[in-house]
Amino acid sequence: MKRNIIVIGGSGQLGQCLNEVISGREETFNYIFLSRSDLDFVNSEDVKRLFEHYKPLYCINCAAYTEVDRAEEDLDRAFEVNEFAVKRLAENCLAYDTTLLHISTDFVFDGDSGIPLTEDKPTNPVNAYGLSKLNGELQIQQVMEKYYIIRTSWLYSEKANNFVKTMLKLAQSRDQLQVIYDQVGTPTYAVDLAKVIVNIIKNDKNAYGVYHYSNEGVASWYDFAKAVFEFAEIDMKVLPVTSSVFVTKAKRPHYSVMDKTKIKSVMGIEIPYWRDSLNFCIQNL
Ligand SMILES: NC(=O)C1=CN([C@@H]2O[C@H](COP(=O)(O)OP(=O)(O)OC[C@H]3O[C@@H](n4cnc5c(N)ncnc54)[C@H](OP(=O)(O)O)[C@@H]3O)[C@@H](O)[C@H]2O)C=CC1
Ligand SMILES: Cc1cn([C@H]2C[C@H](O)[C@@H](COP(=O)(O)OP(=O)(O)O[C@H]3O[C@@H](C)C(=O)[C@@H](O)[C@H]3O)O2)c(=O)[nH]c1=O
Repeated sequence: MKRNIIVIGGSGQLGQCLNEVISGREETFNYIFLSRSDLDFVNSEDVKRLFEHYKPLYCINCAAYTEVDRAEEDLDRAFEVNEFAVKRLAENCLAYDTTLLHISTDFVFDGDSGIPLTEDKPTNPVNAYGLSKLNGELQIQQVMEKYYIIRTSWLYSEKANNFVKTMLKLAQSRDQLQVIYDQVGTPTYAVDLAKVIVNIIKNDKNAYGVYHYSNEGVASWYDFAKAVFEFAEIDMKVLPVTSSVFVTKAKRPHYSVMDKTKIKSVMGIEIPYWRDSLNFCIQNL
């Protein structure tokens, strides 16, 4: 009998991409995608029941509180979802001998480094979302050993809401946009990440721990926006501005480029260049 894999946050951006990547191609495992209406994973009794029912071999957690600015004022909810619900999820994983594959973020770093960040670099979040996600990581590490925590950055795809979709939407009503150029990182196509998740599970090497994954290369949000309009063939004036001009409620790291040497060597993967994946995504929209 096929063993179960439960995916929490199955109707979010990454959850939908994962669903598409495995759909019709998965022969080894029985994937169960759970949207928030199937499971509010803050509800500990429901989570317990779910584990008892499916006895999953893996739990992939794509659910999170991801509204970075709103989290600054909605602290209780952000920490409930990103820290405490994650702790209880880890406890259930431990109880059922389930491997947890959890997604975290480049926003656990403060952005003061100028060189790509390895997994062992000290964390120091500059906003509430980043702190809640870091606390989630720490809770997992305190509770269990069979976990993969994948930190990723600047996710976009054809699905749900993301920066690419925001830019294309704004282009319908504006003829110029201001976009920040003093925050540098790497855009990541959520479909590329979803493929890596499937790969890690399929070829599980029991090499548990924290991994960094983004697409290859480096960009500012300004570069990212320019590339969106280039590939979408939209004539848009994009003005480069600093974070002090385009002010947001939450502070964001200035530099969050991640070093992917570990995931490439341990998992034996090649990573697409961010512009190639972005072009593919935009032609696919
Ligand atoms: N988006 C990005 O740029 C980045 C994301 N990440 C991380 O990647 C992961 C996936 O992000 P992404 O798919 O983009 O995010 P989305 O916001 O698209 O998806 C998150 C999903 O979590 C669900 N969710 C929130 N709270 C609960 C809850 N209590 N119970 C059940 N489901 C819940 C949401 O449901 P609903 O839709 O109903 O709110 C949503 O479907 C997250 O861990 C995020 O922190 C890391 C780096 C960058
Ligand atoms: C809409 C807009 C945003 N920006 C800036 C604000 C911000 O610094 C940056 C990105 O804005 P967004 O709000 O779209 O993205 P943001 O929510 O900051 O994205 C982050 O989400 C969380 C979940 C993560 O984990 C991070 O890796 C990262 O992807 O672009 C502009 O400069 N001009 C604009 O017109």
